[in-house]
Amino acid sequence: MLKIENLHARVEGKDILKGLTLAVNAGEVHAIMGPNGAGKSTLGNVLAGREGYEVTAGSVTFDGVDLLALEPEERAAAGVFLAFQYPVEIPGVNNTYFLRAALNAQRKARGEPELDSMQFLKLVREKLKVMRISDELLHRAVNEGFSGGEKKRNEIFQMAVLEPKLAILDETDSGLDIDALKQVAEGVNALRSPERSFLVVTHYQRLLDYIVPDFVHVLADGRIVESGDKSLALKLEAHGYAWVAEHGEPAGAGA
Ligand SMILES: Nc1ncnc2c1ncn2[C@@H]1O[C@H](COP(=O)(O)OP(=O)(O)OP(=O)(O)O)[C@@H](O)[C@H]1O
Repeated sequence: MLKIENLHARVEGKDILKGLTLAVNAGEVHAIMGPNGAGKSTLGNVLAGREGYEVTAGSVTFDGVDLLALEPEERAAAGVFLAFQYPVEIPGVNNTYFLRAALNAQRKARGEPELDSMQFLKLVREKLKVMRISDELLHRAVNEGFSGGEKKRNEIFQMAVLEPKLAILDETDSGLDIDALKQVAEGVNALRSPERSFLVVTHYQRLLDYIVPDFVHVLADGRIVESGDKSLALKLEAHGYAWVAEHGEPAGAGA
């Protein structure tokens, strides 16, 4: 589904991704771990097409299409979703209105009929049950005044409504209390399917007890330097990233 080859990317004139190679098949969950500043968020931003990130070499194909040639909204319509590390507040824009506009823009781009208010409300009610999010949040402006945890849950709720093919979760677990972490993990697990893939960026092995990944990768200095199964996360927790440099196998490739 997603094939990243020798990706190099630069932000503000600084090389951040330096030859990243990773393959994600449909239905797989890949966890990305790694030291601060390694380029994990940059990878998510490059895949989503965020402004200011310049790809200087390499390729990314998504379902056989050159993802890097698409505009951000075309990537979203193709099924790429990025849950931000720091979700943005959009004052004055109602959360439900925003979500409906986003979903309908994507449906229109895919040639699917748009949902009217009743159809959308039905969908939202279904998703609210799965995600166990308070409907009070829906009536407020997007993320405005939301607590850190509420913002993260709202990101996952957006994902549930938009039903992407590839969901990139950038430290969605940070700032969540124990119960919210479990709820977010349950929400993600409810969305796992043979057609949907996840890239889960996290610093904490704990999250991976709940969202059990098929693969764990270590991203360091702009590349994947080690790949393994979920036991790799336990080794990292026990020994830290220095252990990878000393004992890890140079991986280069992903799955
Ligand atoms: N907009 C920007 N302007 C300047 N430098 C940037 C920008 N975005 C990212 N960087 C730099 O790129 C490097 C990689 O950042 P990135 O956020 O991708 O790391 P990360 O692996 O997600 O780190 P963390 O675990 O701390 O979230 C850092 O040195 C960061 O300062």
